[in-house]
Amino acid sequence: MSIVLIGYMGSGKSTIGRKLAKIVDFEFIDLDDYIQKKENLSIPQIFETKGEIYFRKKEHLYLKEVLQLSNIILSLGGGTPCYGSNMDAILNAEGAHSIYLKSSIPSLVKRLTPEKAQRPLIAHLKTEEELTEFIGKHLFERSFYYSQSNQTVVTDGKSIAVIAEEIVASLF
Ligand SMILES: Nc1ncnc2c1ncn2[C@@H]1O[C@H](COP(=O)(O)OP(=O)(O)OP(=O)(O)O)[C@@H](O)[C@H]1O
Ligand SMILES: O=C(O)C1=C[C@@H](O)[C@@H](O)[C@H](O)C1
Ligand SMILES: [Mg+2]
Repeated sequence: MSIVLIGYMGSGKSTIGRKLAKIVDFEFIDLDDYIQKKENLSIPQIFETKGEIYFRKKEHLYLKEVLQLSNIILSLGGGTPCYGSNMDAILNAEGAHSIYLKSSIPSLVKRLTPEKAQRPLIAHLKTEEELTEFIGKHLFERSFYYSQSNQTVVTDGKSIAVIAEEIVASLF
């Protein structure tokens, strides 16, 4: 069995995934890190030098690769389920259980404000109002994909440890 964590940028996929992997003693794979290692470039460098379409093609390729593995905790990128056939591939992957980490717009704005620079899609947004408006629209479009996950876990007002324990309790 594998657990696939899905959700918007800042929903906690990477942080919770790492914690979860320690608790259940599964290998942890963060798709963004996997892409960066394989391409030998950071995500912002890939967007800058090769463009988003190149990134999305590689994201699809490497997603298919890691979905073949078992006993892993897989944290996806924020956009992964929303392009091409990716969500179908996730839902049809043998032994994969997908979890949508659902977070409110204010929580996402709070978490992403100090970390905008590492995320090319929001790095240019200057004020809290701009970030709030962007996330509101973007999340509305993306929720269609995220909500197809096998399970939804609300993250607002919960610590990383509490969310990880909640997931473990619901599955094992
Ligand atoms: N429930 C939470 N409570 C407090 N802080 C949180 C929570 N979830 C995530 N964070 C913080 O928000 C920031 C973003 O989290 P993280 O990098 O795990 O998000 P992500 O979903 O992997 O984003 P991306 O899609 O961009 O990779 C981190 O600094 C993390 O510590
Ligand atoms: O939400 C998105 O589309 C992205 C989220 C990040 O995890 C990275 O995959 C990249 O910055 C794109
Ligand atoms: Mg991440």
